Amino acid sequence: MLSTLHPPRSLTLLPLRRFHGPKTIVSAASTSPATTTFDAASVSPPQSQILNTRRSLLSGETTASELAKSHLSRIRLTEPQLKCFLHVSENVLKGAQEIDQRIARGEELGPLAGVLIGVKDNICTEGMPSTAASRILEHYRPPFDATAVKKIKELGGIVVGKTNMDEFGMGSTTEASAFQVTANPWDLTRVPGGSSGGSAAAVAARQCMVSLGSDTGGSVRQPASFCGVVGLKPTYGRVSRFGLMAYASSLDVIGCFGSTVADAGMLLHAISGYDKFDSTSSKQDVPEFESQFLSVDSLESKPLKGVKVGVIRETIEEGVDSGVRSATQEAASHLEALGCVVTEVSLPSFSLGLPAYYVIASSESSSNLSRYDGVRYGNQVMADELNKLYECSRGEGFGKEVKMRILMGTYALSAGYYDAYYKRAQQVRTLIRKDFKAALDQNDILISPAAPSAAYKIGEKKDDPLAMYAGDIMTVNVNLAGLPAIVLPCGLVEGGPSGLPVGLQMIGAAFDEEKLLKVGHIFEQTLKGLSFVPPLLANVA
Ligand SMILES: NC(=O)C[C@H](N)C(=O)O
Repeated sequence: MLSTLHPPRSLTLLPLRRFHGPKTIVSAASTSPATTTFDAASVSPPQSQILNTRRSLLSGETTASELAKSHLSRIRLTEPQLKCFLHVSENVLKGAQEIDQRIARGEELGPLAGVLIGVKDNICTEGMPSTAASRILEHYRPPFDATAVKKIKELGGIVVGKTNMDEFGMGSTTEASAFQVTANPWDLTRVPGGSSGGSAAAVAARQCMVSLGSDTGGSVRQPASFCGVVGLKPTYGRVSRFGLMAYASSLDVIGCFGSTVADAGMLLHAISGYDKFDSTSSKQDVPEFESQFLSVDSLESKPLKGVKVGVIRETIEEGVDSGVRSATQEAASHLEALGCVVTEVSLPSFSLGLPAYYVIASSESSSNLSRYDGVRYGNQVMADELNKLYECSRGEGFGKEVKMRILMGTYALSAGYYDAYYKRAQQVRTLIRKDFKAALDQNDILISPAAPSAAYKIGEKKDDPLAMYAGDIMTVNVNLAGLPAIVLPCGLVEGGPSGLPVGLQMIGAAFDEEKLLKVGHIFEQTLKGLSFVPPLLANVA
């Protein structure tokens, strides 16, 4: 019965790197996670799904309709366990048929023609539910597309559906969704990370080729790390926020997920650029990233010769799981083998970033979320008096975590406490910016783990918000400084049926995504012997 739903074997979406299971355990200390290595010969470098789609559509090897059908089949097969999507579009096949008709007529194709894209549910999609995983927006269907979505559609991309998330982006596990809990494709008992957990898990499970997420304090990078995919957070201002539901406007950015660096980079290229509807979007040129994604032959040619890499000392000290630390150190050695000059750098204000982030993000959210009052936006709960109407609409519409952040933010902004909390946090933000500037004046890129641990169990930190917030330590500073960063899988630690992925974070100077993509691509293509296809797919494909 199930076999009738299998995607046809000839299609390019089949996992390009098959999981062969651990071959040797390098260090199997009883309590700490062990780094797992694989037989280098058995795994070839990952291939870009966007480039493969383009190639196979143009050569006639497959059609957009076939690709769409096989992805929809995979969604049908894996969704009951994973729950990545809050809504799957009814128009996927129609969109694919239109691409096929264009091909038949010999028309030119956009660079994303036939590419199947998941969109986080806090990004507006015309006529399609866009709830930010909140009850208060349960019935909202925006009358417009976010600029990023509009651009994707103009270039031929097909929106597969809306992905699950922590309500309004507030959380690190996707458990704070008002509707469902998404599972990690590497181990169904674990969280996929958050807040863009649905977008990351959907790419990891190959339910879609690439996806959009949003990153306020790590919401693209940490789930990318937990799910073993690539997550790219652009420079603040690189991508228009028009149509992204605001959480903390000075930190929010739309980011990209892919199973390769090339896919994340090409999706970023598609959505970048100035937009008159977002006055904070930048007029900086968007370089042509695609030329960075050539095939890389060998380590011997030292393709990254002379690139200066700073390992952020504070991110590999105590408090970081030993398996994560050793994966990061091994990644640094790999960069060295590629020709990079690797040294340690210190960001003295690093540890102040986490409290500053939570003060600033909560403060901005308390203001941004005031629009959901049941009158201007959001489900209305009728009452005989206006204040009661606000109270009931917000009281019933928002979940616990959102209410907590609004309370914290309102408190930090209130007259008697503003100087002690909000102003202080902004001063810390300046220190963090200065630290990064000094470190990036000396280095081309900085590296750190993407998170202090691999994916943890569903429910493990749900009732301990401080423990959950602490997990954002590696990512929040980058948002406070507005810098670009990419996370890509660099190793596996023990856990789950076949190991759990660990992500490496690379941070660059403002608007220098190009360098991150170049280094990231070469790193990924030469990281021999590791497969980042989750075991779940072995039963599906
Ligand atoms: N939105 C984010 O980037 C996630 C972060 N953990 C937060 O809750 O704020």
